[in-house]
Amino acid sequence: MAVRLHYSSLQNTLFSSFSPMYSFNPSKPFLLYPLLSRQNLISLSQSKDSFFCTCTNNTAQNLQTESDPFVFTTPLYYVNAPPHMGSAYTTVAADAIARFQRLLGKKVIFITGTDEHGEKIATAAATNGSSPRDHCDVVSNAYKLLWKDLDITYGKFIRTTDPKHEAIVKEFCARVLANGDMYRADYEGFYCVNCEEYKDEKELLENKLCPMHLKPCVPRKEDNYFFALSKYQKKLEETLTENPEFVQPSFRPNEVQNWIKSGLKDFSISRASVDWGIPVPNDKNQTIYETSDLQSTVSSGWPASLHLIGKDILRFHAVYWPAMLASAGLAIPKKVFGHGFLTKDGMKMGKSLGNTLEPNDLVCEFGSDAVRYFFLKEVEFGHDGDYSEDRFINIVNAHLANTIGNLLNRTLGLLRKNCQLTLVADSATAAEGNSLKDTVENLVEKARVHYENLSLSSACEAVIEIGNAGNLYMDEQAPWSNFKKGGAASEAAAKDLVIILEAMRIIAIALSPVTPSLCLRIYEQLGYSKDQFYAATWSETKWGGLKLGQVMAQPNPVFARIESPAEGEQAAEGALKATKTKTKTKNTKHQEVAQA
Ligand SMILES: Nc1ncnc2c1ncn2[C@@H]1O[C@H](COP(=O)(O)OP(=O)(O)OP(=O)(O)O)[C@@H](O)[C@H]1O
Repeated sequence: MAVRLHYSSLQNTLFSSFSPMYSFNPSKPFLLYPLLSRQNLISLSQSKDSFFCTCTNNTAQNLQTESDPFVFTTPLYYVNAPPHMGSAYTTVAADAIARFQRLLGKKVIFITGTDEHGEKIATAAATNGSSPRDHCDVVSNAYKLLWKDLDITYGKFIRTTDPKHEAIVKEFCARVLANGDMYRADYEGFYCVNCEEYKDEKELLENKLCPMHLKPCVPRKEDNYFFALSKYQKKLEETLTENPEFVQPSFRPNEVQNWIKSGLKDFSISRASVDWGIPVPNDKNQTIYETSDLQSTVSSGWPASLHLIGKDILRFHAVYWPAMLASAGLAIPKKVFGHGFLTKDGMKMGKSLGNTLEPNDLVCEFGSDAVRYFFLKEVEFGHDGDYSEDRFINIVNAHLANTIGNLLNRTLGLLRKNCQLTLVADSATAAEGNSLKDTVENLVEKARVHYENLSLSSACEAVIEIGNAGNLYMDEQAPWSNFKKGGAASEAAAKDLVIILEAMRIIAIALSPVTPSLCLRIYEQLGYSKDQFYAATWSETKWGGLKLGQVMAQPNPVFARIESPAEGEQAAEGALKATKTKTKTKNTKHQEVAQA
């Protein structure tokens, strides 16, 4: 007998655990709710510092310490449609965080992936005329390709159809079941296929529209499995009170407390009558067919340091998930950060609504650094943000092309002209008593604190301030004119170039979490190799890296200015005018010649 399972292998667990007690009708598939497939069960292990832990076999070596890896996850994105800029936004932010943690010398386990089961995915596959399996392969691959183009350095890419993932979910469920927190009952309510969720009628808009997707929710009655969330009401309240850092940014814990205080209801974790699922043979031996069980995945580290998600799934991650972890005897993650939405006309951009911004086009047109920088700098992390092409071009040109790229190019141009591209002093010596050094040191420390706090926009701002300070210094010192004076003035000018290039070196490390390719190019301009760039650590943002005699590369612009459509039109108009004028002149001359 094959039972169709839905959304990874929660179902697996239920089937193998429940089949002796319940008789399943294979013609009426019984599928589980996708909640767990949105998590990253791959990295679970037990930990003693759990608020909830009900296990008795925790050991001291399971305690997380500062030297533990930084384990963190993005959502597993639904493959109902290819990725859009919203999905890219979370992943780009996650990558910046991963890169920063690596700069600190941490081992990072960065987990992302795709959620491949569910009604909306089956429907999407049917609409495209593909089998669900083929559809999932194609869309999941589109995510991987986009992550490559966006310089995303994930460590694990989970597909919820992967048997390893299924095995872990299965074991997880067995624990929840053994703890008496799963039961079977009828459920009746309004269902949003796009959320894959039963909705509280109070949340719905007129005509029973889902407030997120603006699509009608349909009445459904099903025989489902439930998770006993209500049992965890008090513990969840306590956790949030005792652990104010758990939900972030700082204005979100209130939202979560309010959900909890309004009374937690048990929720259904299974679905009937969904065709796209995983067949599970009615064989208890299947429970041991994978080696990747919960205990053996300890090496990946648990609890996770961070779940980075959009605020749309905050309730799952900050309420449902911790309760289920508690039920399974596992520690809760250290932090859940629910960022805001990229919006279009005030509505969340989303696959279901179809109002998305195409990240592949943006990357093709402007490059990955520009895309990464704009969204991380311009959307304050945690808040919503709108996209406008004009703003995109203005910001990227002002910060990356002018403040950083132009300063580097001008400085290297002067160094080539006056010092054969060779540094005349150690940057530490050159900057003795110089206030720019103090400014840069203060700003880079600010950037570090902002990165630590996931204030990515402020981190970018602090680094750009270093560039602004460098530009100001260049303008005030005017080395081009001091070189002309010769003697001591010329020597001072040569030292000024060392000082500005040292500031550039620090920018190249400090902005590398956000714009890695650009920063590599800066590093190479400063005469370093690719390997040296990849080996750099945050400690090297300390002033004093550039040394006497170091030879810089031939100046080559590191970031090409983007021409705005308005500029393009103006330029085209200008060119047209010039042609007309020339033509006119020519014609006039012809006439003159003719008259002569
Ligand atoms: N507009 C958006 N702004 C920011 N993040 C987004 C946006 N849309 C999706 N995300 C990211 O993707 C996650 C949701 O993944 P999902 O696969 O459900 O994407 P979706 O486009 O919202 O799908 P759907 O429209 O079908 O609900 C969010 O939690 C968030 O991390």
